[in-house]
Amino acid sequence: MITKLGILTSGGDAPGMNPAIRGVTRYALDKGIAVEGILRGYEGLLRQESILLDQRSVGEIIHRGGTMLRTARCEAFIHEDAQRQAVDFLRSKEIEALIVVGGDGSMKGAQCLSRLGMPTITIPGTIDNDMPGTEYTLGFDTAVNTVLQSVNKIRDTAYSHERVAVVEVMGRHAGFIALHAGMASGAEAVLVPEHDVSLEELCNRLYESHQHRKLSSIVIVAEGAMSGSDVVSYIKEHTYLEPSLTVLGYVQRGGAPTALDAILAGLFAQKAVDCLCQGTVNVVIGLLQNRLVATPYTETDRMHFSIDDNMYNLLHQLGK
Ligand SMILES: Nc1ncnc2c1ncn2[C@@H]1O[C@H](COP(=O)(O)OP(=O)(O)O)[C@@H](O)[C@H]1O
Ligand SMILES: O=P(O)(O)OC[C@H]1O[C@](O)(COP(=O)(O)O)[C@@H](O)[C@@H]1O
Ligand SMILES: [Mg+2]
Repeated sequence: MITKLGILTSGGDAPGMNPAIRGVTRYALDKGIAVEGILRGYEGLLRQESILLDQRSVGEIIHRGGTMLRTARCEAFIHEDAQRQAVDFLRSKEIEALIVVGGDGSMKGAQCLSRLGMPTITIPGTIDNDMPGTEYTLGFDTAVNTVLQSVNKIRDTAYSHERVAVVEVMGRHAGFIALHAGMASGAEAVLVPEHDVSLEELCNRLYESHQHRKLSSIVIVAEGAMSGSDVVSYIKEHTYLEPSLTVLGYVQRGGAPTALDAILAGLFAQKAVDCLCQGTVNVVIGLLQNRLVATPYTETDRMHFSIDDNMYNLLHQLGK
């Protein structure tokens, strides 16, 4: 059994990272495994910045968004030289395995370390929900609820002024946030990277609704599909409707994790440490059909999940 593990958070922060750090640390310590927290993701491995964690160092964080270990995007880490340097640092700290909490990019980084002989396990943490090997990533539920609260407020003013409220949300490569927030808020339409965007079709739909006495509408645009301001310009140019624009931005990344994110973070943490103890390494932890699983990195290529097309169609059907 290993005697010391390392943990870091990487990529965009996500609510749920803190409860995951807490879960890994306390569960591992309980099994007699020491825990070193690496600061600022892969950047911290290269800058050799870490702290030894005990039960108390992870107190008062379960309800906080962000990550107490800080996070970073580290371009230099894609080079093998840098990865070798990181492995040397981990070994110098007597760390026998590393738990990475992050998104798809961070998982690729973890995979590189595994190839160089440092066992790793990835816990999915990204608001985008765009990771292979899991139907659910930490932070997604909190982000969707944050967007929902904002859209509900925007709806009040859109209704009062009889406007089309265009709301731009995060998601460079995936439309999960847009679709789920759109479904929950009763949006008229969502524009997502997974589907071709036809602004002409959108305007026809809005125009038709308006003629049927629906005097205000919500359109949610994932940043990866198109910019919200382009959608607003098009509507202004091609219809008599009055569009407004809200770009939600980083508000979506912060805030206390929802119960789902905090609970799942604890369960992902337990699964990760149990896997390490059993020698199951170089895997990503995930939730598949409501079961906790660990999938080898090498098998994740065929395990990419996309947005639910039924939900996409239903949203447009119900939003009329
Ligand atoms: N192909 C790769 N090889 C090695 N490291 C990578 C690779 N892709 C991403 N990373 C590392 O993971 C970090 C986080 O990735 P990024 O895609 O920005 O966020 P996320 O993990 O949240 O999706 C990057 O800044 C980089 O250090
Ligand atoms: O913080 P940055 O570098 O501006 O990145 C913004 C991006 O990060 C995210 O919030 C989260 O993405 P990752 O979890 O993949 O890092 C995206 O939705 C958004 O496009
Ligand atoms: Mg990502």
